[in-house]
Amino acid sequence: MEAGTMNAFISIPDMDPAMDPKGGPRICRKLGSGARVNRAPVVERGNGEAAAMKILSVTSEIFPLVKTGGLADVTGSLPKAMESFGVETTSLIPGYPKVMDMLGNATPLAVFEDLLGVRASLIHARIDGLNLFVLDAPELYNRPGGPYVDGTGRDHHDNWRRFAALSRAGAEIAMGLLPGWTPDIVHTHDWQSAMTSVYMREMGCRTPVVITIHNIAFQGQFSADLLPALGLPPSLYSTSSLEYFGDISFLKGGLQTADAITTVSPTYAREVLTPRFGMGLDGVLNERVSVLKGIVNGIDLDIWDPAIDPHVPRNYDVNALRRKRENRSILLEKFGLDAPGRGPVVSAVSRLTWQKGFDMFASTADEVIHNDGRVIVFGQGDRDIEQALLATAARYPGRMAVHIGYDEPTAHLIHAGSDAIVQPSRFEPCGLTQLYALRYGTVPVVSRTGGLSETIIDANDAAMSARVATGFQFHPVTTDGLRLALRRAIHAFEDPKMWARLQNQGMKAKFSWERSAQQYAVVYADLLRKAGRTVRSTSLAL
Ligand SMILES: Nc1ncnc2c1ncn2[C@@H]1O[C@H](COP(=O)(O)OP(=O)(O)O[C@H]2O[C@H](CO)[C@@H](O)[C@H](O)[C@H]2O)[C@@H](O)[C@H]1O
Repeated sequence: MEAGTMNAFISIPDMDPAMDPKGGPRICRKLGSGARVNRAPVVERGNGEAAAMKILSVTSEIFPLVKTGGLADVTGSLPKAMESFGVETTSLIPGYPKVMDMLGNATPLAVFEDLLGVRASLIHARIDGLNLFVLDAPELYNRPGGPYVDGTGRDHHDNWRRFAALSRAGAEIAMGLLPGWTPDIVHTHDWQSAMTSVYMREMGCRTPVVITIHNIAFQGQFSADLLPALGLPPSLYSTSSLEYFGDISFLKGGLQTADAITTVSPTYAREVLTPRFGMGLDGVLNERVSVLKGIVNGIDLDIWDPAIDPHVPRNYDVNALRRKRENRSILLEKFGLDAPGRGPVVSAVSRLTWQKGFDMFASTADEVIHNDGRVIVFGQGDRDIEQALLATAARYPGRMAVHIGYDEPTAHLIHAGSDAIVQPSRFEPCGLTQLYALRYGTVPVVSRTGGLSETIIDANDAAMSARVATGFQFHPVTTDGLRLALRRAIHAFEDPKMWARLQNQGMKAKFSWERSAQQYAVVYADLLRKAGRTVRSTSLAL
């Protein structure tokens, strides 16, 4: 590292004893309703001592504390799912105002006098079952706006520093900043924490790192002039490191220095190897294809369950779909729409962006209206797409409502009260909305791309007669393709028996974390084995 760039920490009060599990196999508490009791995978340390596997997850969002999209859902639910495989995760997150408000007067574990030019401290907290290290750096995080943008929707001018500092703090923890708590594996997510492994390697830390690509469209591209301010040597401006079309890319740095790369579905793992989906990073990923793997996201069945969801006015399950219809009326009323007609209520809950394809829905929603259906769009995103959708809605008062906003309870109500959900993404690494829809008996109409293609089974004749269909897919991803898929869904809705079968099959589809969490556990264990650490387990087929 360059002289003067190491951070000095001035105090490390005693760690919370709960953070320092003593060695030996532990019995882990069961998760969810299944009666499973797993033994922890046990990592043999050099001195013959054994301890449960410890993961440091570094992330810019985590549900329920900070969420702008699916990343938070995954980083919030994966740690709980991993517990049932005996893997303990602690997540390092920025101390945004909302997070700091929940902490009260916690004593810092460590204080950085100069973390990329700012003073910061590290606080341990346990909130909503999540183990957290919170990076309290008021200069970086205590400001109005969201995690990435200011009140006017513009990127915070210093996002490079905000997320490099997060990554740098993660690297310090991996290096052994906190006596009594050193991770066996570091897990980073997207560009915001991708620099963790860059800093770790520069500091000589060989702890294995997994990086998960949730969305390769966001890459953390900044001027190469920032390298000194990032505390990194000029030599990292090279094609085999951070250099990216004349700039530097945080995500590229992470992809070059992590030991394993995962994406959130096997299809997307194949897609990112192509120029069309790789968005400039396909070359890097092709070079690293031997460590690339797709693991489909799971969903938190405790949070997304129409039978107990507090945001659903009439709770229901697969055996009481009649009650779902009551939610439909409540939903239409909330959005100021006329009572249901002959056609379906087709909704969208999404970022309204080119990725998500809602420009195409602006010109096809009339298909639903002309068949006496209702349309609800709830989300926010690109101004042009918002305007196009609002203009369409203005032509159909009482039939179509577009609300620009972001609100978790409303998202749940829409899933419960709609007949169908539309997700016409141009690319979709995994997609969670369609999974939530399935669980709520709401039939997804989706493009055939990425995770959408492997989580929804198109209602073609073969799939219907085999009783496995769960939704409607279209390809190629064009306005005509979407219109045709909407037409097919509207037609199916006219046959109540067929529709009920689709709902039934969707509600029974299995998208819990169990299988995917096991795949992550295998990735972790493989890395430890490659690093020469012995992993023993009775819960994993390792
Ligand atoms: N207006 C609104 N109000 C309330 N909630 C809203 C909302 N708009 C969207 N949401 C919520 O945000 C989440 C969106 O998650 P997705 O996975 O569908 O897409 P996203 O592009 O954010 O995630 C990226 O990361 C995830 C996680 O890996 C991948 O599944 C995905 O393909 C990738 O693009 C859902 O929980 C949805 O309910």
